[in-house]
Amino acid sequence: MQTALELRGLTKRFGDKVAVDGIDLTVPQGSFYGLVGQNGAGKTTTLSMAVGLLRPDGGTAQIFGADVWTAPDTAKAIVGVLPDGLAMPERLTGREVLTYLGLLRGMAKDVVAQRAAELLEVLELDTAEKALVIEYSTGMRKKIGLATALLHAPRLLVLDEPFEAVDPVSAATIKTILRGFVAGGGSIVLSSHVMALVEQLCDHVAVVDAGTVVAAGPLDQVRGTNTLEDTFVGLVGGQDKGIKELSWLSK
Ligand SMILES: Nc1ncnc2c1ncn2[C@@H]1O[C@H](COP(=O)(O)OP(=O)(O)OP(=O)(O)O)[C@@H](O)[C@H]1O
Repeated sequence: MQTALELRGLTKRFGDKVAVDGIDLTVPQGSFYGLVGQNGAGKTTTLSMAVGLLRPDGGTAQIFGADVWTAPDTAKAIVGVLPDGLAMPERLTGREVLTYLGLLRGMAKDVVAQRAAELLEVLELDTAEKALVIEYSTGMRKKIGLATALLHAPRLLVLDEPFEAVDPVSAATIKTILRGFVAGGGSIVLSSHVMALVEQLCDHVAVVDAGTVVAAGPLDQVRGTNTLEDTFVGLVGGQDKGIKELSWLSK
């Protein structure tokens, strides 16, 4: 069994702030891996370094054995990425974005056209055919971002909060697509704050706290007999803070 994604000692500082503090993570091929953590825990920074969007201060990231910094062409050809706050060509329609990015990746024109049509239909973006990306809602932007990540049929998908702002019907569609991708041999790493979603979809989970991995492995092993939410709160703490600090709100 190959390793889809291997992070070793990944570190990132922003000024005095250590955002990611030597993260190690092994994502086995064929796994559906959830990355959970509080706001500011370091998930986005980790995933950005994992796919070559942000240069680490230390450590390595390998996708199927290809280092994202020393062999970027090999690594990036086999990964599909939905980054946080995706920057898109705003003045293109969804179909034009997919065509543009597909051709940039060196895909054949007819293959791009066929896959773009299918993705737009499945993700219910075909009705917005004439709309420019700048006119898209947040959820629609997430969906077109996901379509760009899937277009070249990658072996690994790295998705930062793929369900954020997505309506339940579209979420169900996306879940089906992602499950099908894993069933077909693909591997996925996604970040989420929604524990129920991670429990529903993922077979592996890593809990990130203050830039380090505090628990990782098969889902059942990490949560034991508890729910993932209880396990998570137990690991990262801070249960009653909000209630205590805002006591003036209650009558
Ligand atoms: N460009 C930046 N400049 C300065 N600090 C940053 C930058 N990007 C992230 N940070 C800091 O690094 C830490 C980790 O941020 P990151 O976005 O990785 O967390 P996250 O786990 O993805 O959070 P969230 O769940 O809120 O998206 C935070 O303290 C954040 O303020």
